[in-house]
Amino acid sequence: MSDPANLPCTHPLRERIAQAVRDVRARTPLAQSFTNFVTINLVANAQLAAGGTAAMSFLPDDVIDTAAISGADYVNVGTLLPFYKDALPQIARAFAKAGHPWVLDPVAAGIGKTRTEILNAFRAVPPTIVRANASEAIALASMWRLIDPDGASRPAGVESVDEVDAAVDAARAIARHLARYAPQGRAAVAISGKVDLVTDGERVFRIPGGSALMTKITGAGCSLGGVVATYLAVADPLTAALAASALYNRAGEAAERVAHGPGSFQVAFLDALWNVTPEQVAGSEILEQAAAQSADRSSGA
Ligand SMILES: Nc1ncnc2c1ncn2[C@@H]1O[C@H](COP(=O)(O)OP(=O)(O)OP(=O)(O)O)[C@@H](O)[C@H]1O
Ligand SMILES: Cc1ncsc1CCO
Ligand SMILES: [Mg+2]
Repeated sequence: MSDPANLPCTHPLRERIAQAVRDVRARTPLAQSFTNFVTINLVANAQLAAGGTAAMSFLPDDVIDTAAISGADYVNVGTLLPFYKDALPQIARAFAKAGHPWVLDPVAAGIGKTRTEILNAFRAVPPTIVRANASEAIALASMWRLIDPDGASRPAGVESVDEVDAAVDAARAIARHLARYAPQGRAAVAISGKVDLVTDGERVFRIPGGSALMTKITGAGCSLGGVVATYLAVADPLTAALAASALYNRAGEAAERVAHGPGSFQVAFLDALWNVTPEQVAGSEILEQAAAQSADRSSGA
C-alpha cells in the first residue's frame, strides 16, 4: 500500500479548518456537555481555551432546553449513575427530533450492562460525530453490528489497548452509519492515539503529532471531545473533527516543550490551546489515505 499523502497547502479543507478555528474565537459558541465527573473541569477549560463557552448539565429537561441555545452538545459516558439509563436515550431522541448536532465519547465501550444498554440505545438516534480511542471505536462498531464482532478486541477500560490503524474499518463503518441519520447526511469519526485518524466514512485522514504526556493527564481525550463539539457548533462534522484533532496535536507539542511533568503539562496545554494560531492548526500534517485503499479496506464492513 502506498503511503498516504499530505494534503496540498492550498487544499480547501485546510481553509475550512482555519476558518473554524477563527470562527470559534470570534463567535465564542456554546457547546453543552453531559460528561463524566473525573474530567469535567478540563473539558470546560479546554472549550474556553479554544475560544468557545461551556455549560455542564445532567437533567434531561435542562439539557434539552439548553440545546436550543447550544451550537452542539457533547455526551460522555465515562462515569454512570442509575438515572442515565433513561436520561441519555431521552436526550438522544430529543436531539434527533430537533436535528441537533452532538458528539459522543463512548468511554469504556463494551464494559458493563448499563453502559452497553445506553450505547445500544444510541444506535437508532446516533450522534453526528463519535470521538473515541481505538478500543472504544472497535467495541462500539461491534456492539452496533457494523463490523464482525469476531474481529473485535476485548473491552479495555478507559485506556486504549488497540492501535489506531486497527480501528480504521470500525471508524469508517460508524461514520457511514451516523451519516445515514444525520440531517445533512454528513458525519465523522475521530479516533485518537499516537497518530489520530479522522473519517467521514469515505475519506480517511491521519493526523500525526501531539505528546505522549497527553496520556499522563486524565481527560485529554474527553476534553478533545468537548472541543470537537465546540468546532461542530461552527463547522461541518469532518472539518470540526480535523480542526480539533490538529489543534490538540499542535497544543500538545507546544506544552511538552515547556512542561516538567504531567502537572505543568496540563497548565501549559491550556495555554497552548489559547495561543496556537489558525494557520498553525490548518498547516498541520494531514495525510489522506488513497481512495482505492479506503475502498479495499472497507469491503465487507
Ligand atoms: N502516544 C501519543 N503521542 C502523541 N499524542 C498522543 C498519544 N496518545 C494520545 N495522544 C493524543 O492525546 C489526546 C487524547 O487521546 P487519547 O487516545 O489518550 O484519548 P483517551 O484514551 O480517550 O483519553 P481519556 O479517556 O483519558 O480522556 C489526542 O489528542 C491524541 O492525539
Ligand atoms: C478515569 C476515568 N474514569 C471514568 S471516566 C475517566 C476519565 C477518562 O476517560
Ligand atoms: Mg477516553
